[in-house]
Amino acid sequence: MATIDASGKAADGPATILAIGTANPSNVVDQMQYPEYYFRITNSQYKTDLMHKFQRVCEKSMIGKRHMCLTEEILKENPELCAYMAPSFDVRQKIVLAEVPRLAAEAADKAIKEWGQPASDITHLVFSSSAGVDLLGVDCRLLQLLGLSPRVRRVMLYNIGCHAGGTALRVAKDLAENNKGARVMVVCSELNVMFFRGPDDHHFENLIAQALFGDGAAVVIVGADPKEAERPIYELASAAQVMLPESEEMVAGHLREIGLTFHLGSKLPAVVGANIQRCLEVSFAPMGVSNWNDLFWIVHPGGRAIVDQVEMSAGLGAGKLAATRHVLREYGNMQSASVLFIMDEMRKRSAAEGCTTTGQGCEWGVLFGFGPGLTVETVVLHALPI
Ligand SMILES: CC(C)(COP(=O)(O)OP(=O)(O)OC[C@H]1O[C@@H](n2cnc3c(N)ncnc32)[C@H](O)[C@@H]1OP(=O)(O)O)[C@@H](O)C(=O)NCCC(=O)NCCSC(=O)/C=C/c1ccc(O)cc1
Repeated sequence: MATIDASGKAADGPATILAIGTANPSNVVDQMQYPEYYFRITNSQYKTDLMHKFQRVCEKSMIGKRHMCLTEEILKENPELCAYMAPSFDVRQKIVLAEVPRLAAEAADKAIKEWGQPASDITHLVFSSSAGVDLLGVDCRLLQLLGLSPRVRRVMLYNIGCHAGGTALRVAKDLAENNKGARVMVVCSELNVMFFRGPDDHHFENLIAQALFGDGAAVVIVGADPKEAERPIYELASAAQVMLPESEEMVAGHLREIGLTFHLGSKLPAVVGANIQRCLEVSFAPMGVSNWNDLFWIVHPGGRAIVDQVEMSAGLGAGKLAATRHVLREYGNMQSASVLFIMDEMRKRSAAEGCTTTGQGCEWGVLFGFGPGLTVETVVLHALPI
């Protein structure tokens, strides 16, 4: 294991992203065929009006496909997952405790390979998942799967919600910058297993969740003062969090013996849009940036309407949110992992398009996470030359 400077010194430079890896379950559902499948597997075909409404939402979601570890076979074997409100915590828990770390390990292997350094140089682990609360937790299980030292310093972020990709980067930045030599593995591994459930006429918000979420894991390695062999992709320039005061309980989740249930306010996209300018002004004043089209953009794709509102409120030109929309279309909303998938897509597009920086030619970029409350994480990224 790499040694953190024993003098307790801070790093000289800012935290950087040194590698990115992603993984998804192999089971894929087509969004246009999903309503028929979902109502069939949950024995709800007779609810034809509700199915048509669900079809309208799926069509408007701008999602093409989603990956889900819950296969038809698993759902048939566990009918309590397909009911609307059946006690089902134990079966959900059994699945996530195996799958959350397994998917994380797949993404971590890719990140370590890209990083090119010995895995034993990882000093810290920041692990985010809305699922997998247990002792020992999925963080310990991941260390075992990767063969990492039990001395790796762990920070577990359980059940934070969709903004947790930004939260994990914020924590990793602090760890990397305040512990000279630290190499922090950031893991976001998310499944829809805790809240998959059948439809109900009176709880349409549940159906919105059933239409949007997909499974995925993303891992980034964060460290300051890169060594010669390391290839930094972005610098983490600043990281801020705000809980919007007028939006308490706009998004809420409750974990019970029936699994996780959601409350989603229908004004959520509008509230996000109304607060974007202020978050940008606060975060970019130190850089002297005030034209939001000069930035590259990574926006948590909570749903198509949220992405539309951000684009409109910030007055963004065509294509600024192309990487965000691409990830929404290919994977749906993968909670905390989404923004890391978009970061990966952004650097790949930048290279493929022959751009001068990892931010599609821009110097500065913004990463927005949105989640329960409404909480907003704003991470300022500094792109690096390609
Ligand atoms: C793609 C949507 C769902 C639909 O597109 P649209 O352009 O708005 O279409 P419509 O306006 O025609 O709406 C379609 C139907 O859905 C209905 N609807 C539309 N939002 C609603 C609504 N929130 N209620 C209840 N009816 C509605 C709407 O009334 C309408 O009904 P109908 O006229 O009968 O077709 C779009 O509204 C959208 O992207 N909405 C934002 C979705 C959203 O809230 N995302 C947040 C994700 S949740 C989240 O972040 C999770 C956090 C979390 C929390 C805790 C944890 O532990 C972990 C995670």
